[in-house]
Amino acid sequence: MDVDLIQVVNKLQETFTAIGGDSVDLPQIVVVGSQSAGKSSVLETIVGRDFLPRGSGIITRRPLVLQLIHTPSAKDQAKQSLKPSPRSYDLSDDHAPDMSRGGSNGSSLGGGRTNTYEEYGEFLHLDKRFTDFNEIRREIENETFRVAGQNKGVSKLPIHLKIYSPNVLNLTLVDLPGLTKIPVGDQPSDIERQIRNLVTDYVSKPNCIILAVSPANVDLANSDSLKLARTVDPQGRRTVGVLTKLDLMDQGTHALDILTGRVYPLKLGFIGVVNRSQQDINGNVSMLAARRAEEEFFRSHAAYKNIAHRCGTKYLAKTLNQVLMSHIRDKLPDMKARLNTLMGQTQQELAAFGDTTFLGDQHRGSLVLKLMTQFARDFVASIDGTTFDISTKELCGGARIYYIFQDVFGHALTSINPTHNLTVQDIRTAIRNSTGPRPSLFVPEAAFELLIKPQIKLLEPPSLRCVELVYEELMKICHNCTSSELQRFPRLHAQLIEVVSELLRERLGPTSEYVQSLIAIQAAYINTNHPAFVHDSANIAREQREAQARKQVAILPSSSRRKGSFDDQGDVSNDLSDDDADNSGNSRSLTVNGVGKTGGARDKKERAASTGDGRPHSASAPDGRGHHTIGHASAGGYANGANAAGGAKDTFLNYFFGGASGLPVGGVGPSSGLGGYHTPAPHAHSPRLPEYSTSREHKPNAMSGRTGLEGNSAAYDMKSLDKHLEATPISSAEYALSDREELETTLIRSLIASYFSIVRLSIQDLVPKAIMHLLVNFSRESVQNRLVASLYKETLFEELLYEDEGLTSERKRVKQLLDAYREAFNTLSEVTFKPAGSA
Ligand SMILES: Nc1nc2c(ncn2[C@@H]2O[C@H](COP(=O)(O)OP(=O)(O)OP(=O)(O)O)[C@@H](O)[C@H]2O)c(=O)[nH]1
Repeated sequence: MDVDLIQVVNKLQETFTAIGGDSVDLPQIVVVGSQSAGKSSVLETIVGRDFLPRGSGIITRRPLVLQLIHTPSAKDQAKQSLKPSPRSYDLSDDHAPDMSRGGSNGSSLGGGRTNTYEEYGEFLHLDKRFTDFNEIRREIENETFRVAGQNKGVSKLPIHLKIYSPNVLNLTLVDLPGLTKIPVGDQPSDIERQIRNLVTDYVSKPNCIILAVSPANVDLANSDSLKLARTVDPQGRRTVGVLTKLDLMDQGTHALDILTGRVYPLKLGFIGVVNRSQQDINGNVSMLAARRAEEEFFRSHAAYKNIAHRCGTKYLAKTLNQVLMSHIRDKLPDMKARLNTLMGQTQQELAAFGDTTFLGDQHRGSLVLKLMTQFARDFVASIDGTTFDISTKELCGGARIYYIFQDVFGHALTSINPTHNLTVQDIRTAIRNSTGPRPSLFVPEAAFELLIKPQIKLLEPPSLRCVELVYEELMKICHNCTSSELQRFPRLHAQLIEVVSELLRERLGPTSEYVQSLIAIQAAYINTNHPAFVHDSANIAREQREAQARKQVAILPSSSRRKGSFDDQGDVSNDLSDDDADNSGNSRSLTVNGVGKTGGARDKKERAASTGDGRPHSASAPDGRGHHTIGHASAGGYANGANAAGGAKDTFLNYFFGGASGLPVGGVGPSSGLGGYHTPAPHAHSPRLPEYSTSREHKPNAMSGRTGLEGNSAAYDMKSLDKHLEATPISSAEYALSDREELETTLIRSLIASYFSIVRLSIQDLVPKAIMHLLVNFSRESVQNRLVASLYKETLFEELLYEDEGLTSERKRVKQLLDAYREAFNTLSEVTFKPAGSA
């Protein structure tokens, strides 16, 4: 054969051992046998040198992986120098020692030769060439002690020893501790199990050839090695039987039947050997002499002389070489397939460490740029939900932002109680305060505003928290943007995170401020004309009025009930321009416009009368203020003064009470009280604001169009009311609410709830938009530029591209592994391509 497979396998074995990988199950011969069966003797005779530790008890306590490497002798080298140099592994059978030749020229297998320069040993754990085989023995002993300790314990960690010699065949042999039964000396009690496990580990590998050593002077039925071999190789396909101590068999007995395979079936057969006895060893009988004696033994033995050519150490070595060779050949396809798989896996593993095209100083800039672009892309992709490795187990990235908006924020907002912290007392106090020194007749709008503002502020904390949560989420996304390539550069990674974090931090302030201002904006102007509020308040008013009406029915004669006070409520489709002036107070706010409508409808009916009465209208300034005390106001001046703080707004609620003229304010007569309140100002007097398109929305105009005339009319109406109010002992109601107060507070509560939910909806809508715009999208869009601006600096490259040492060495290891696999694969490919005959 052209390629020495064993040499190839040896090389692979060495490579894989060096890189710490045993993923390829390489063919090797493993020597097993009970203690003192003669394992070490067999190995030594195969090598032809004394080099294994000797002594009583357990000697071999660590696996010894022994690679025998045939080197050309000086003579061969001289011949070789005339030929083109072969590839390192390209040793053909021609180069393998011819044992007979080696033996006949006196240089093989025997000890005591002088050409030691051709023979030497090397340990994998030591960078040293051993030419003295006694030293090898000592090193084995020391190395055994070092790892397995002094106490006769056993270690799985193998010792690797290579023996280069022109007198050996290329073989890989593993010497293992002998199988024992009983712990001796200070051996652990489970020594038998320990050794058995260790041996089983080796022999159970399908690529292992078992050299089962049994002493011939012990019944084969008691052979531990054969027993163990059978458990892993029941058909005896990869077990070679070795019978030692044939010379020690009882006189008249022989092992011919065993050696010819008639006793125990092994496909690879039994080979008998005679090693040196202890006496020989003690007497320094040389290896050479021992081999000659062995040959002589078989040749002259009556039972064995016919099979002498198939007996002895020399034959054993050759057989093992062939067996190993053909075994390797058989396993080549498997090994190649396995290598192929490993190469793929390792390639992938290596790729995970990043692109190697960017290695080297000249590529540092490109590498930094590439990594930061990748980082920015990951960040954006994570937000957009376009990452490849989207989790199916938990929400991540942008989806979490949506979750924050929708669930967390949404829930936080809806769980706010619009009248949180707003007691009846608070409301009453607010009403009283906002009425100022005036007697409280109608609920001033100022009280509503006073009360709703702090409630609106309740929306601020959850809104700000929402900003924070999204900010935190973006921080998390940024921290999760990593690849194994980036992990190689921990400083760059940290810097990328830092720059993005800084960007996010910068955006946190403006976003929070904006969101804060959204709330402030809502609190800045209470738009009671909001169509939704108008609608709600109409309903609230209706309910209130109905409730009140029911009450009134009970306490007032039916004739005193003002017609239209309650029954006109459905009449909301009235032309609102009709009411706009008359509702001056209530129509000031669209909120109450619904009410206004009802009132307006009602007022229409009453208006003719009241205007017909020719009552003077307030002459207050057309700034919209003069009229707000509609329903109040004994005089326009009073009204204006009293409501200066609340502006024109404070009377919008009066409508309710105006409508409910039958409130226990008592004296408000059906014709005078609310009639006056609703006394319309002529449209012509109303300065108009831009009109809404809906009829309902005309009302703000009506409000803004309030005139002094209205004030006057209010004043007119208020006289009787005031009287009544004066008669009402307010102080007595310090702790108990009067009916009217109860009504007021209930009403204000309802209106607060209504208005609050309108604002809440708006905030719920605007805050996420603001966060997306100011924080998420901004960061998303500027991340790449920011990274480049901050980190793409020649001076920083070195620092940024500092590699993590652990990862670098891991990467190196994987790279070496891949190289080894590749080399091995190529080697094996070449083997296969050789013509069959050449192998
Ligand atoms: N007469 C004779 N003695 C042998 C033969 N083989 C081995 N011995 C002797 O048997 C004893 C044990 O041999 P080893 O080679 O040390 O046995 P081992 O199996 O390696 O022993 P451990 O490594 O301790 O398990 C030694 O004294 C050898 O000299 C043989 O074929 N004939």
